Formats: sequence, C-alpha cells, structure tokens
Amino acid sequence: MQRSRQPVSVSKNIQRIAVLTSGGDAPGMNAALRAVVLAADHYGIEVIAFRHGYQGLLDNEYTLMQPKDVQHVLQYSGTIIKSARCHRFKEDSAAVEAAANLNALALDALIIIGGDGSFRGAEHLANHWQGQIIGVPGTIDNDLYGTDATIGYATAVTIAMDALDKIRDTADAMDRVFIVEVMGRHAGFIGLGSAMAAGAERMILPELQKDKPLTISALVKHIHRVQEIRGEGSYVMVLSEHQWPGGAVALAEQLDAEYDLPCRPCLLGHIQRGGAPAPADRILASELGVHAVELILQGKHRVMAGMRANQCVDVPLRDTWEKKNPLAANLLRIQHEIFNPVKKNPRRNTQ
Ligand SMILES: Nc1ncnc2c1ncn2[C@@H]1O[C@H](COP(=O)(O)OP(=O)(O)O)[C@@H](O)[C@H]1O
Ligand SMILES: O=P(O)(O)OC[C@H]1O[C@](O)(COP(=O)(O)O)[C@@H](O)[C@@H]1O
Repeated sequence: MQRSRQPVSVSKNIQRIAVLTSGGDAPGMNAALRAVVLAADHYGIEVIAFRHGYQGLLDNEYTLMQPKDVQHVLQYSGTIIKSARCHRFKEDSAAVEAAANLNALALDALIIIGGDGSFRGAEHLANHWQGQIIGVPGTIDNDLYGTDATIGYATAVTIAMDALDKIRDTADAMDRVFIVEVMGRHAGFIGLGSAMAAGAERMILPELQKDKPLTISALVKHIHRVQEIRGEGSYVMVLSEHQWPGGAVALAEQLDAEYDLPCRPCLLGHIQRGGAPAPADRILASELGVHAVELILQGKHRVMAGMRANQCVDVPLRDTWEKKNPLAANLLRIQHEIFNPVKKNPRRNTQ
C-alpha cells in the first residue's frame, strides 16, 4: 500500500509530551503507542504515558516511556499502559485537576488514543489546558468521522468473520438458523463488514433499523423465503448489539417458541477485541502514531490524526463525533439485493 506523504515541516520546539489510551481497548493501540514513542525519540522529544486513561491523568499515575519500553508490543492487543472508562472526567472540576497535573509536568502536548468519548473528553480538557491535544482513532467500532478506518476495526471484523465461518460449518451440517451477535455500540460497521466477508444471509444493523425497525414476522418471512429459494442449508444472521431486546438469546428463543423455528444464538462479545492485531491495524496504528507526533511539531491542536484515501489527514476533534461516517451504500445494496435476494431475478422471470 503506497501512502503519499509530504516531508514534515517542523514549526515548533517541543520538549516533552504525554500519551494515554482511553475507553475500550482496541487491537493496535500498542502499535500506536510504540509509534508515538519511536517518533518522539526520533525528534528528540521526551514521552511520558499516563496509565488507565483519564483516571491516570487525575491520579498522576504516569511512567516515562522509552524505545526499550515499546519493543515487541505491536503484535499484542490490549494496551500495555492500560485503559479505563472514567466517568468523573466529564465533570469540570476533573478537567481543571487534569490541566494542573499536565502543567506541573511541563508538558507541551497530549496524545489521546481512543474513541469518540475519549475525544469529547479531549475537547473538555482543551477548555482548561493550553497545551496541544491530538487524538488518534482507536476503537473497534469504526464510528469516527474523518478517517476511513479506526485502529482495531480490521481485527474485530476478521475475528467476527472467522467466527461466522465456523458457525457456518455446523449450521450447514444441520440445516440450522444461527444468530451471531457482534459489537459496535451504536454503529453497524463490524456487522456489515463481517456479514459481507462471511456471506451471512441477514444483517440487523442500527443504521438499517433507524428508519424501518425489523419485525419478527418480516424476519421469519425472509428466512422461509431464502430457504425456499436455496433449498436445504443454513441461514446465518449477524445481529449488532442493542438491536433486539434481550439480544441474540432472546431473539432465538422467540423464533423457536413463537414460530417453531429452531435457532441457535452465539455472542462474540469481547473476543472481538483480543488476539493478534490484523496487519491493517498494525500498519494504520504505526502510521497514525507517527502522524500524531508530527502534527504536534507542526503546531496543530484539537485535531485527530486520520487516514483518508491513503493520505494522512488531520480532522477537527469535534467533527469526529458531530459528523457521521455512513455505512458503504454499495456494500449494503450488494449484500441485500444481489447476495441475498428474496425475489427471483427479474430477467429470468420474463423469459
Ligand atoms: N462528554 C464527555 N466529557 C468529558 N469526558 C468524556 C466525555 N465522554 C467521554 N469522556 C471520557 O472518555 C472516556 C472514554 O469514553 P468512552 O465513550 O467510554 O470510550 P471511547 O473513547 O472508546 O468512545 C470516558 O470514560 C470519560 O472519561
Ligand atoms: O468493554 P465494555 O466496557 O464492556 O464496553 C463494550 C463496548 O466497547 C466496545 O467494544 C468498544 O467501544 P469504544 O471503543 O467506544 O469504547 C463497543 O463495541 C462495546 O459496545
């Protein structure tokens, strides 16, 4: 993959920066951290890491990070500097406290690796702290505007696809209906990506539910129609979390009890955040980690380091959650109309 890059024009004298990982851990966060530390070392900048996200910033829990500390970490998921969800950080008093801690350490800038919540926290902090703040998109959900992909998304889709492939083996052997529940918070990227990659017969995604919520009778009709067209075989559906009351287990029970349709649920849960990060996540994280340091050297502030059409970009932090990345319309069309048609091919009908 070729990335066209401009040489970095350094406009600021930066001596010391900090980094933290926040919110749900995402595969590739370690690779991003490594890239930040190695790039900073390259430019002669000292790096400290706050442990446990914003909680560590409030507790002054930090450690000096040197290249030796990030050797051989990019192949592991999780985050060696720990992450956390810190509800107190939403309070004004917390941002004031955090700003005082950052000032006491004479920091020029802070890099926050996380999702939209972490970036809201970054903006909140920026109202109280004068240093530069740069976000790096780290979440499996891929729900941030301004970057074609977030760090962790490729791994999560790969894991979900692998699981769907395995479910397919047993579903096919017994001509069964399966519901596989995937993560994504309120976004259907993991659902769409894994359904497409594994050839699922149905996707229940937040974006599709918004205008036309799925009814169980419509779902049963679809299952019967697909079975009728295809003859014997399996039917595998991908359900995004929070899209059915009680989730996959409740939906499977309902199909069985109310429609005599034996169905098995499978919840992938946090499995989607573990294991070895996919190459795409390691590479994206490495590039964006370096980009974040270079944005600091260019004097940028309140932006996210993103990747658009193979170009490193910077996007105002606020845009990352206020604007929306839509699901790829063409993938939705293909998955719905071509791969899983419930009507006969119109051309065939006319012959
Ligand atoms: N509106 C907000 N104001 C201040 N801090 C916030 C806000 N929203 C989230 N945060 C901080 O960011 C952390 C991570 O956000 P969360 O939504 O849990 O994960 P993610 O960053 O992956 O979306 C929260 O635990 C909290 O500390
Ligand atoms: O790990 P937790 O706290 O149970 O949260 C689960 C949520 O975290 C995620 O895995 C990642 O979300 P964030 O990156 O926004 O934190 C979501 O897909 C899921 O809804």
